[in-house]
Amino acid sequence: MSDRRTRLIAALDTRDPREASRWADAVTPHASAIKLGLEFVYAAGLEAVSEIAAGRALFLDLKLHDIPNTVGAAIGSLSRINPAMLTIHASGGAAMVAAASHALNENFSTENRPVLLAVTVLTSLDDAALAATGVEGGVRSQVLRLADLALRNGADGLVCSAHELAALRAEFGDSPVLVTPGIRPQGAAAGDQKRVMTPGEARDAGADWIVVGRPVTGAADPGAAAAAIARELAE
Ligand SMILES: O=c1ccn([C@@H]2O[C@H](COP(=O)(O)O)[C@@H](O)[C@H]2O)c(=O)[nH]1
Repeated sequence: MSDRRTRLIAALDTRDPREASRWADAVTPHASAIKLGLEFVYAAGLEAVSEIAAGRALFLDLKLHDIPNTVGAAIGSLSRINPAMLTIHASGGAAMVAAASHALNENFSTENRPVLLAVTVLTSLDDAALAATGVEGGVRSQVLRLADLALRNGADGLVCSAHELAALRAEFGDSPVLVTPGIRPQGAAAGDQKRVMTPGEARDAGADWIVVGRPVTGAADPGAAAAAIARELAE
């Protein structure tokens, strides 16, 4: 029996810093981290990220995917932001993951080094959508293949759907940090997410963190929505 505690990351997907700040205040007692990503960074910039993340654990979800030199240099440009977690795409390849890991070691102190998370297969993809990109064999085997590549090359953890958690824990054990988006409380609309589970199911399958966006930010009371998810995780 693991003593893992599954925690909530609230995805604050908006272009508006005031809205992000309001949401951050509402969810902060219940979410252990906030996630800011491409939508916010492109609209509001990295300075706004710093302001909203001040005093909070930040999951900076940039999903970097480029040649190793460019990814390493981009990470060098992030040292002033000080995120707790940072994402790259595992499909960028072994050398790109290694360059990202090296850049984190070079640009952050040991205490402040962000956890490097490699995105395996986006939770918006199912077997058919993945096959249409030329990857045969199904989502699960691609997640395991990319997980192996990423963990061997310096990633500290993975972004995957909750459906792959049991297979990843069986293959790689307890130490990789496993982060699962595609989480929907019972009855919530899946939207564009294809591989979904409830917060409690993801907890039972072995998630360290769950990421929840629209079911929280689209609720009439985002604070209450986050509190309900935190309660479900604590059951
Ligand atoms: O495979 C992935 C990787 C990242 N995400 C991000 O998580 C949130 C999910 O938001 P919801 O509104 O709860 O669907 C979003 O910011 C994505 O960019 C993901 O969904 N899947």
